[in-house]
Amino acid sequence: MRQVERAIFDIRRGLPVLLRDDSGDTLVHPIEGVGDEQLQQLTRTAGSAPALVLTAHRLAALGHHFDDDRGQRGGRVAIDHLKNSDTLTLLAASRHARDADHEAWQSLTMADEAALAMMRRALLIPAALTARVDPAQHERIEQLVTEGELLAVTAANARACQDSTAGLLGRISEAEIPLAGAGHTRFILFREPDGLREHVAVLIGEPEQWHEAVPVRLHSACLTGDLFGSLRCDCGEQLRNGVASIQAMGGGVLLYLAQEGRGIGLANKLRAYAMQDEGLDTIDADQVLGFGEDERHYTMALDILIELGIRRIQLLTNNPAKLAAMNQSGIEVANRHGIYGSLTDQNRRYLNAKASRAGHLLDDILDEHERDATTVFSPAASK
Ligand SMILES: Nc1nc2c(ncn2[C@@H]2O[C@H](COP(=O)(O)OP(=O)(O)OP(=O)(O)O)[C@@H](O)[C@H]2O)c(=O)[nH]1
Ligand SMILES: [Zn+2]
Repeated sequence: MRQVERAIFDIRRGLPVLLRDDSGDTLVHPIEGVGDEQLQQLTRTAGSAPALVLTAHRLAALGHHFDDDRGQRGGRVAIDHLKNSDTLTLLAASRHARDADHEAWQSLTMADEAALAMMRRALLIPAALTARVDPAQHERIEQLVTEGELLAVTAANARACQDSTAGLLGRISEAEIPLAGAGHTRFILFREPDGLREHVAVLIGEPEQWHEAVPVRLHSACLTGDLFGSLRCDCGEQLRNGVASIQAMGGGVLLYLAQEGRGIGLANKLRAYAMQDEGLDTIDADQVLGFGEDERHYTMALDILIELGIRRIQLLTNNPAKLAAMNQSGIEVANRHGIYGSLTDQNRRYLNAKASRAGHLLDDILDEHERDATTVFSPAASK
């Protein structure tokens, strides 16, 4: 797998990588940052015209709803000579693009699926160019690989780069960090095995004195809200209310998870915000970029709780997906507490979309009259 991790760094730099499987070699290039020069270079090196590979979410946004099993994970379309890099980029991520040529789209190859998995793991727009290597080019390709100019990985390994790494999280370092609102607090940093993401467990209070069902908050990173107090979301207030609430409940754990933008990364979240400013809601904007409504999973949260010896929790969340993830993982959720920020003019539409489209349990702040009350978490009130 180490080669795959190296390849992901190349992809983030806008470089092509080589995927190998039984049917031959394929060159992969991210759509993000591709220019006409790279497009021509890719075609020359592979000795064949590339295909554009998009996710099923993106195909749906383009107007394709396949009624057979094509397009389940995505689709590929051959690139004709009329297409330049600008038209490809528009097709991959513009909200104004439409594509009428239903028949042109074909099922993904193994290398295409691997390419999309790598783009997601690299937190880029999930779209790629893939070009089969013509046998006439093999010698040149082998030379590039040998010289270290091109990284070669197996398509099967690359496709697995997004799979769960259950049990492999490393406990790296820890320190006491007193917080405003929670006197005795310990930060423990965990690192995913590929080194790409780090998560922090914030232990509030004295573990020996915690309630037998430990209060736990799973908080997904939101740079704009957590750090800068963005009014577009409620994350910053939820983070601070989370710490205060856990303290008020006698201590527990806040997991600060590297899942910026519901797992799509900050670059894509900003792209999605720009589209929301043009009228899309939070879920449709992600779909235009090729993502599902929520790209997060919680395996690492489960791993951390197990490492901390926690099996029974009180979960602070409004998100049914987090409850389901904990229940399925064998962590017993004794009860759930709602956790809120303030309803503002700027976040009302976002919170409404979360409630109506993703089933978030926000009735307490979004009642039918959408009252403007500031609702702050109170353990007693939410039982
Ligand atoms: N893609 C995308 N992500 C967003 C947007 N607004 C906020 N986020 C992200 O959504 C996530 C919010 O996560 P959480 O605080 O765990 O909240 P939640 O999923 O609503 O669940 P609870 O707060 O537990 O009820 C963070 O990763 C934010 O960066 C948006 O408009 N688009
Ligand atoms: Zn936020």
